[in-house]
Amino acid sequence: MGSTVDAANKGVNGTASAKKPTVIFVLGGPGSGKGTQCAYIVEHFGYTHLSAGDLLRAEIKSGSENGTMIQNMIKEGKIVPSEVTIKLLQKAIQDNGNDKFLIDGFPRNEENRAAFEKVTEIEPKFVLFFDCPEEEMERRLLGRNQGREDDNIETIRKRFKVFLESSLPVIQYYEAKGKVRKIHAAKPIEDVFQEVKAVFTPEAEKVKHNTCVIL
Ligand SMILES: Nc1ncnc2c1ncn2[C@@H]1O[C@H](COP(=O)(O)OP(=O)(O)O)[C@@H](O)[C@H]1O
Ligand SMILES: Nc1ccn([C@@H]2O[C@H](COP(=O)(O)OP(=O)(O)O)[C@@H](O)[C@H]2O)c(=O)n1
Ligand SMILES: [Mg+2]
Repeated sequence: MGSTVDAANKGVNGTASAKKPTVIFVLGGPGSGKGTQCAYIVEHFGYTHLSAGDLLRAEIKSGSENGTMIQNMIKEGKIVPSEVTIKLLQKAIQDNGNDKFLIDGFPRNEENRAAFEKVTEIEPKFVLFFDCPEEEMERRLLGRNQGREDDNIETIRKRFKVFLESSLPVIQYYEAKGKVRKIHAAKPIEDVFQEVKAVFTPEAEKVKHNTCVIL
């Protein structure tokens, strides 16, 4: 008989014996640079990037029965029920051969967080939090130019409110567990990545590198 853990592993990985994947949650306000930095992390550290927002937008495009509901929620800056988002994340993890994932833009509220933990029994290794002032995030979103229906000032304001009211408490939850790695995100892309790189580089590597420089 399979244990709950086996069942959870089966749910995520497709086989009962497979090991749980390593997961890093990438959080921060809209426009804080999550997607941009994830692309660099993928290149340097071999993670697979899963953006919850991208998966939801792909679901709309695919003509799924949930498409209209998701589209309306995104336009209003609201958070889609976790049942929908977690299914998409689980499928993306299952379909991928990698064993380490950046989950970007999830969990965005307490419901997302608790449901993911319950369904997958996966605890994130740590939470990367991009801390950025609202004025800077607003400027970036208005200049993003990706044709997104939610990058207009009216929806942006709603998204900021949802971030403060629903997403920040999730970050505080992980902060209390000592899992948050805070990044100062209001700097040029390359400077932000320097800070990110330090989080991903093991201490031993840093020492080795410093030693080489001194020699
Ligand atoms: N450090 C930065 N400085 C200036 N612009 C940035 C920076 N990081 C990202 N951007 C730009 O800001 C916009 C939002 O970035 P993105 O990575 O999509 O953020 P998020 O996924 O957090 O919403 C994009 O147009 C991106 O090119
Ligand atoms: N966990 C999530 C992530 C995104 N979303 C929806 O998708 C929208 C866009 O998310 P995103 O992560 O692509 O946005 P950015 O923070 O990257 O600008 C959010 O405003 C929500 O409406 C969601 O409902 N649940
Ligand atoms: Mg994004």
